[in-house]
Amino acid sequence: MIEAIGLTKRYGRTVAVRDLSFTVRPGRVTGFLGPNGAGKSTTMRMILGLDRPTEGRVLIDGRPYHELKHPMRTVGALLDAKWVHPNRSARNHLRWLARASKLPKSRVDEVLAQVGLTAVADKRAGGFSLGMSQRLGIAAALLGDPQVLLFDEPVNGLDPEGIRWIRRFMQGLAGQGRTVLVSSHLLSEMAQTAEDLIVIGRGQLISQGSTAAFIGGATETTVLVRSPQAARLAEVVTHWGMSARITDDDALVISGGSSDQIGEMAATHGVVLHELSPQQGSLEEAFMRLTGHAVEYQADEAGVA
Ligand SMILES: Nc1ncnc2c1ncn2[C@@H]1O[C@H](COP(=O)(O)OP(=O)(O)OP(=O)(O)O)[C@@H](O)[C@H]1O
Repeated sequence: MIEAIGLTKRYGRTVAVRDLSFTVRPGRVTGFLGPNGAGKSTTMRMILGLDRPTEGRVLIDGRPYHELKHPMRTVGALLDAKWVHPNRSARNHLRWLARASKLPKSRVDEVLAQVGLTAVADKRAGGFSLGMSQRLGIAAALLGDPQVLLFDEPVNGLDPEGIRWIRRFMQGLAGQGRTVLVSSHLLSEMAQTAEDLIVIGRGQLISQGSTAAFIGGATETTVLVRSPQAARLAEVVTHWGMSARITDDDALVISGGSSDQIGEMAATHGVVLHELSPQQGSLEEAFMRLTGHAVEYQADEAGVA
């Protein structure tokens, strides 16, 4: 579990993170979202003790990072996949990390197998593709078999296959009961990967909770209907207080009612339906709506920092 309590970080006059409080629960992937410059990396660095909060604190399993007895066994992180000596092999890179943290050498081959790098373990890490470098970074994060894992933009620049692999891998780690916090600005990817979201804007919390609630709360759920009697159905649902927009000859988008209600009204009025499907808003829509507001709100406060 990760708990941030009133976390604030100032760099001179810039407030990178402002009074941020959130909880990251075990057993699920939590997405950490925010526009560029929102303070995601700064927050992750504070969780890992790489940056000191100006105010507030952040705890991993109840303790600040610098008070952890076995940091590598408690928390693992992928911050920068290219952070590796280019001439060192993947295996030697991990051995070096294991030695520095007094972890058993046997973990090296275990984590190499876990991320699927066994076959290239003795190749120069400098020659690795981005996808392989990400896997090596993840292997390094897993060396101490920690319960808490942080990934900063792990899928940036990866091809669809690499993205899918990372998504499944993170979900697998969460399925083992670990706490997984992952930042990304690939929203459709996050919508598929993360069960929970923490959304920040200009260093402040905008939303925290389940991905479904975030999308549901910030976007409108509509129902797409196709019918050869679209105009007639539009009249019926409008009469009952819903709103209908005809988008095509035979298609309409209805808001203010559920698909059950619309289907029953169609049956009552003898309207033939060819399609009746609820349309959920996207994470993109929800994110733009909520972070757009945050940017405006913050602009009013410019200078307070
Ligand atoms: N070492 C630093 N010195 C001064 N300002 C900094 C420093 N690190 C970050 N900042 C500022 O703090 C704010 C938050 O930056 P941060 O990198 O944490 O955001 P981010 O959400 O990770 O952004 P991105 O998605 O672009 O990586 C930005 O305005 C940035 O310029």
